[in-house]
Amino acid sequence: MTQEKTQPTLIMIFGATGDLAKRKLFPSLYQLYLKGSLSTNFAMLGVGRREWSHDRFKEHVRESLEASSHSKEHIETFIEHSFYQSHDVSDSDSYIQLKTLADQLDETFSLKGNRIFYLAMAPEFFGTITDHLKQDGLTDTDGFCRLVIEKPFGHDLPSASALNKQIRQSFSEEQIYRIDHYLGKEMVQNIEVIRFANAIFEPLWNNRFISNIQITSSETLGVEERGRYYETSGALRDMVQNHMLQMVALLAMEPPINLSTDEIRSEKVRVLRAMRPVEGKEVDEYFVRGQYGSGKVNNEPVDGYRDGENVDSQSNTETFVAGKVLIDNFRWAGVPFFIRTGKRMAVKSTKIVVQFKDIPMNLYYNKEHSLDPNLLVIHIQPDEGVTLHLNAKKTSEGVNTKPVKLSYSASSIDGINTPEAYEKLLYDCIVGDATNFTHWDEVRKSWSYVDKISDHWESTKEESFPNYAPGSMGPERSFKLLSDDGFEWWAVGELDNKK
Ligand SMILES: NC(=O)C1=CN([C@@H]2O[C@H](COP(=O)(O)OP(=O)(O)OC[C@H]3O[C@@H](n4cnc5c(N)ncnc54)[C@H](OP(=O)(O)O)[C@@H]3O)[C@@H](O)[C@H]2O)C=CC1
Ligand SMILES: O=C1O[C@H](COP(=O)(O)O)[C@@H](O)[C@H](O)[C@H]1O
Repeated sequence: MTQEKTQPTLIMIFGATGDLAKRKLFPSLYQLYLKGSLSTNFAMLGVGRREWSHDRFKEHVRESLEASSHSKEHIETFIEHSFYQSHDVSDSDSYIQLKTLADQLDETFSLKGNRIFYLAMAPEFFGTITDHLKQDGLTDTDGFCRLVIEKPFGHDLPSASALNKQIRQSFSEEQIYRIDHYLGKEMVQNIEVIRFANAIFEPLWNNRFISNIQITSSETLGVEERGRYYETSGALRDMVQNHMLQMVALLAMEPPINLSTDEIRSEKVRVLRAMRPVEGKEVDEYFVRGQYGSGKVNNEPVDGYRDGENVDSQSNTETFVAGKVLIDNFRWAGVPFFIRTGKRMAVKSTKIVVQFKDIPMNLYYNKEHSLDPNLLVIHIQPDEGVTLHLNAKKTSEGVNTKPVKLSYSASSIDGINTPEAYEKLLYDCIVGDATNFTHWDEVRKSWSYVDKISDHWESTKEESFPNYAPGSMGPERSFKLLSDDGFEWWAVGELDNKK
């Protein structure tokens, strides 16, 4: 990442005693500090309900950094910039104290009134917090004020619209940074570069040469202790509405006229607008839902989703989604974008496979071997890189062909560990670059697409649940979704063939 020195900033984290702050936010800020990308004039002010002192909070940050960082040398100096306020966000009076502390830190560290408010809390608090930040004068400074909002941004279109309306009373759209951490991933950011910086791909990037595109984001873990949240969300809201559709938009958008935030966003919105809505009974044709049962993974017994804490024993919530997304525009008419995501699957992997159409006449065809299609695979995680699958002549065997792969692995070639998504996104927010955050128009369009699917699913109980085994690649029907169109899922990991 090209780092430039950032402006003095106060980073106020609501939910600073929570899991996200400890696992992602403190380590990311510390990395920025180590790289010199955080101005030495910075302060981090944590807010949580627990009645902790500054020292107790510093201890908490120390634990997080010691567990996550290789370089421990500068932890103590970083911690000197960390402070805490115990504060119930629904208690109006405590915002006055918060303002006093923020103003003091501003003066002590010469922060020039620049503030980032990071809401790492449950969404029901977002509106209350932003109302108070404005009403109680915390946003009334001479510097910039930015608001970072964690997912989920609403539960459906009406709730997201209401939330957006409330937040917009205190912050303008330009000040709002809605996090989608997939947009901070190195290889997701690379999609645009692969497409728009390579003469060999851009002319082929359309329905004349591409037969289908597959996006898989599979996880091996189950829902763990997040049952309460997940019961109201499911994989559709948790992964498809945001991460999966963002990847579709990046893959399908037209080349922007330049790389400015507004131009890129407007091209992404056009894709989301062009997605063919799927509703009512049609949903069963285009989308497949799954829920994992109990079973064995690596010979260890694992519980089914319905056995989890805070999960209804008859739950209708999906832990897996596969779908066929169609984009009705000139470039993509007729090309299915297949997406799938789920918990407790065979591998932890996020990959995009672009499958090119077969060549018009196969000179090398013989009855035993048909030619493999050309594939462009973008490896997003855990490995990061690109593989191009081609056909080449089999050495010393006349005209027989064999598949070959041209591979680029980001870590082995660039020789650096790519920064955590949160590190990149925090940096972008500090420098005021909102490109890799989602604009309200994108959120609105993706909810309106997803709501039609969830409406149908919520009105029809899926009698086959649980319908996939832990450690598999999802329910049988998700394979049929592709085979009905003459395609199949390409492997995303060694274990992918296991159904
Ligand atoms: N954890 C993760 O990996 C991810 C989380 N997110 C999102 O980030 C947000 C936070 O998640 P996570 O950290 O896991 O949640 P946690 O439950 O671990 O933490 C919640 C935080 O909110 C604070 N809090 C709760 N109620 C109040 C209140 N009334 N006043 C002040 N503080 C309060 C808690 O303080 P205290 O404990 O002191 O009461 C705690 O700091 C959620 O929106 C989640 O969806 C998104 C992606 C990944
Ligand atoms: O946003 C979320 O993402 C994670 C998966 O993120 P990844 O970076 O590990 O692929 C998912 O586990 C979680 O349920 C969801 O809320």
